[in-house]
Amino acid sequence: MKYIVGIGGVTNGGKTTLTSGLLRSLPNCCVVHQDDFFKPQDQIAVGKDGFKQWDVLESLDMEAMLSTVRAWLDNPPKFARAHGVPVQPGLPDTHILVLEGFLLYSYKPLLDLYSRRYFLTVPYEECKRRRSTRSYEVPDPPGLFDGHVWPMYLKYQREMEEGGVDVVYLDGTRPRAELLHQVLEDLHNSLLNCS
Ligand SMILES: Nc1ncnc2c1ncn2[C@@H]1O[C@H](COP(=O)(O)OP(=O)(O)O)[C@@H](O)[C@H]1O
Ligand SMILES: O=C(O)c1ccc[n+]([C@@H]2O[C@H](COP(=O)([O-])O)[C@@H](O)[C@H]2O)c1
Repeated sequence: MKYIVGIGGVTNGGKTTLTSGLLRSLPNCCVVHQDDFFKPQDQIAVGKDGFKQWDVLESLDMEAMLSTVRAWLDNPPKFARAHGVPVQPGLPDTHILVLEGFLLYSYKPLLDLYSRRYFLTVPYEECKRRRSTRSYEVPDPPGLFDGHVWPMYLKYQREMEEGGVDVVYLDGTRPRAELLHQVLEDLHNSLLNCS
């Protein structure tokens, strides 16, 4: 069986942290990070607000991300080996791909491929605090969080909800180990025991 699991949600919600735990815990588990598909800086539009528009779907090469997912779907063991993931002989028929990213559920061609979609949230103040300690390849200019990042997060989340996308919400302020336990338990109940 092949399962694609989405770890989506707000910037600094704990997606990467949770994904690392899942990779350590699940058999034959590969990952694709949406952040790896940002377009080059000179292709990022500048908005009327003066900010480079990083937090919109158009800033990501989603076709390339979809191709990567298709490569996994075509041959998960080959994909795993190519990415240094050992294929466990005891579980030859279970393969899991975790997609991790802040705009996972806004790209329609991927939407139906998920076996389970998780969505991490943290309140505005905590998100802003975490973001202020983070250094990205392109550093945030002053005012980006309030002027662009948070408004775009709210917009895409509203669209996701209005579109009826089925997600399991996770409280990103819970301790890391509890979140990992919650997701592993949910995956076992919803997918891994039911095949
Ligand atoms: N459950 C948690 N509780 C408190 N801090 C967390 C938690 N998960 C992650 N963090 C911290 O929040 C920041 C962002 O985490 P990260 O996993 O990189 O988020 P994302 O991938 O969603 O941007 C990091 O400093 C990380 O250590
Ligand atoms: O990774 C990069 O090259 C990069 C360049 C510019 C901006 N980002 C930020 O990366 C954020 C999404 O990643 P994350 O891990 O915080 O969910 C998003 O809010 C962007 O503003 C990321």
